This record gives sequence, structure tokens and C-alpha cells, in this order.
Amino acid sequence: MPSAIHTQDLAKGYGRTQALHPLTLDVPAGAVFALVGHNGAGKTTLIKLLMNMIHPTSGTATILGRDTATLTGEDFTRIAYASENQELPDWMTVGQFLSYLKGFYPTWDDAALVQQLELPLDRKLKHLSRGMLMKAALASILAFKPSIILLDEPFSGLDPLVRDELIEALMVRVRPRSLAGSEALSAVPDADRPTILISSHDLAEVESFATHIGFLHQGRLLFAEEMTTLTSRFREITLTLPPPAPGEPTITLPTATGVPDSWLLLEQTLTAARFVHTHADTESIPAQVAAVFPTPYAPDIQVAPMTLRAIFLALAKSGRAPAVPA
Ligand SMILES: Nc1ncnc2c1ncn2[C@@H]1O[C@H](COP(=O)(O)OP(=O)(O)OP(=O)(O)O)[C@@H](O)[C@H]1O
Repeated sequence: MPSAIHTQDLAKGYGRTQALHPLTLDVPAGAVFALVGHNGAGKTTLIKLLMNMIHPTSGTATILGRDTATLTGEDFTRIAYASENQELPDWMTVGQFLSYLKGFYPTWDDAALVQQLELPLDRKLKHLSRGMLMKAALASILAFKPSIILLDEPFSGLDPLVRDELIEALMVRVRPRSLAGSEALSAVPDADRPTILISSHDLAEVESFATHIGFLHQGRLLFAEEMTTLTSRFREITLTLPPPAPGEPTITLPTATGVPDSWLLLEQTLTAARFVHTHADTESIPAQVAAVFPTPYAPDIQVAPMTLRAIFLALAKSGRAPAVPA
């Protein structure tokens, strides 16, 4: 897949604060890339750099193949941005706001969005609830059918119902995985699916729709990979020795030796052990287990999938990553 967003050693300092260390990142076209990280990790800085709202200290970025430093008005008819802290012309009604924007975008079509999000066209933006304001903001960017959508914490502080409505409105036009269903997916031709970069603190939220995930910490990208790769390589493994047959001596697990680097948080009792496998490959696990616990009886091996949050918790507890966001 070609990159919709590419950064090369992109860095930003504010005085003595290094908000973003040199960052090289590719976001494939059509991806829904979740950028997660704690407060102050550099998420907003990266998104603002991509939008050319601030300038890098060093390095470069391209968006749809265009250098972000030279983006033109025409480019911005294909690039959308919304942020939790965005200022909107709050003296306008929702209808006036959408009509005003319509003039800038030849591809504008807000009818389905107004209906789906139940936007009150005659109400002033300043009189909208936080959730409704975010709905209006989302409608205003989806209506021009952008090729790239940059969202900075769009769902933070919203109640779960509104958040789900917004995610659905977004996903139905993009790449529905679990929420919108296969019918909606087939209704959106591949070429028309935008690329989304969305920052969030909420792992459970992004797990429901992101195709890729990147973890920023103190201005450094600790990892970036496809969600399916990440969630398929992490597994919680439980080993149990069978109880002895009547009259047979009790077998115990020997103390683990030569534990591979890919095993995290190994806990062991006399007859059971548990750990997190970071590169689980079901076929090779029994041989690895036999090498670490050479017992006369092979233990029963249970392999359980992990949520994104459980993966981050395991990384944090093992010291391989900082504490879990959200
Ligand atoms: N205009 C600025 N002047 C000085 N420092 C700044 C400025 N903007 C951001 N910073 C600092 O840069 C670092 C990264 O901030 P940034 O807002 O990008 O993080 P973030 O991950 O978006 O955080 P949050 O989740 O709280 O929005 C922080 O230490 C922040 O205090």
C-alpha cells in the first residue's frame, strides 16, 4: 500500500521542550491509524505539523505525496482536520456553518450526514452540547469527502452513546470493521475510502475500529504496527500439569530456565505457570514450553487472546513500555 502520510526524521522543539523527537512514520493509504499516548506525548504536535499549523524544527513530512510545508488551499479540499479544542464560529447556526463551508468544496454533500447525526440546523453552535458540537464538526469535514482525515482526540469527554454515533458516522464512510458491518463496507469503493489518523487516550475505543496503532511516549514512537499483527502476536499462555493418577507420584514443574525474551511476566507455581507471549506462534509453543519446563508429562497449554489494554498493561508491567494510556 502506498503511504498517505510519511514523515522523515520529523522533529519539533518548543524552547527546551522536545515535543517530538525525530520521527519516521508511514501511514498506509486507507488505514485508520490510531495514535495513542499519555498527555504530553506529542500527539497534537504531530497532527499540527502534518496540517502545517506549526513548523518542524527539523525533518520533513508529506501528506498525499505533498510536502506539508507547501500545502495549498486546493490540497486542503482533500485534507480534513478536527480537534477537541477546535474553535468554531459559534455565532453561526449549524445550517449557516455548513452552508458557509459548502462554497469552499466542490465535492460537498451534507444531506445524509445532517440526517444521520440529527443535526439541529437552526441552532447556534454556541448553544450546542459538547457532543452535538463534535457531531457538527465531524459533519463539516466528512461532507467534502476528504482523502485524509486528521482527528485530534475527537471523542474525548463524550458520553459513550454520542461517541459510538460519531464513530459509526465516521466508519460507515471509511472502513467498517466491526461497527458498520459488511453491507456498509461494500457500499464504499476502495478508492473513495479516506485515510484516517486519530489520536486518542482510549485503547478500548480505538481497538474497535483502528487498522493500525502507534504508541507515542515523551515525543518518541515506541512502536507502530497493524492492529491485527499486534493482537495476533500477543497471547496469554497458561500451563497446567495434570493431577497425578491414583497411586502415581505428584509431578511438579521444574523452575523455568532459559526463558525466551518473547515471554513476559512469567509466574509459576508447583503445577502451573502463566506468561504473556509477545510473538505467539501456536505451532512452536509446545516445543518452547518443553525447553523451558522439561517435565516427564507435557503440561496442558491454553492460549488466550488479549485485549489491546491487556497488551499495553503487560508491556508496562514488564518494563517494556510505560504505563497504559487511559
Ligand atoms: N506551544 C507550546 N509551547 C511550549 N510547549 C508546548 C507547546 N505545545 C505543546 N508543548 C509541549 O510539548 C509536549 C507535547 O505536547 P502535545 O500537546 O503535542 O502532547 P499530546 O500528546 O497531544 O498531549 P495531550 O494528550 O495532553 O493533548 C508537551 O510537553 C507540551 O507541554
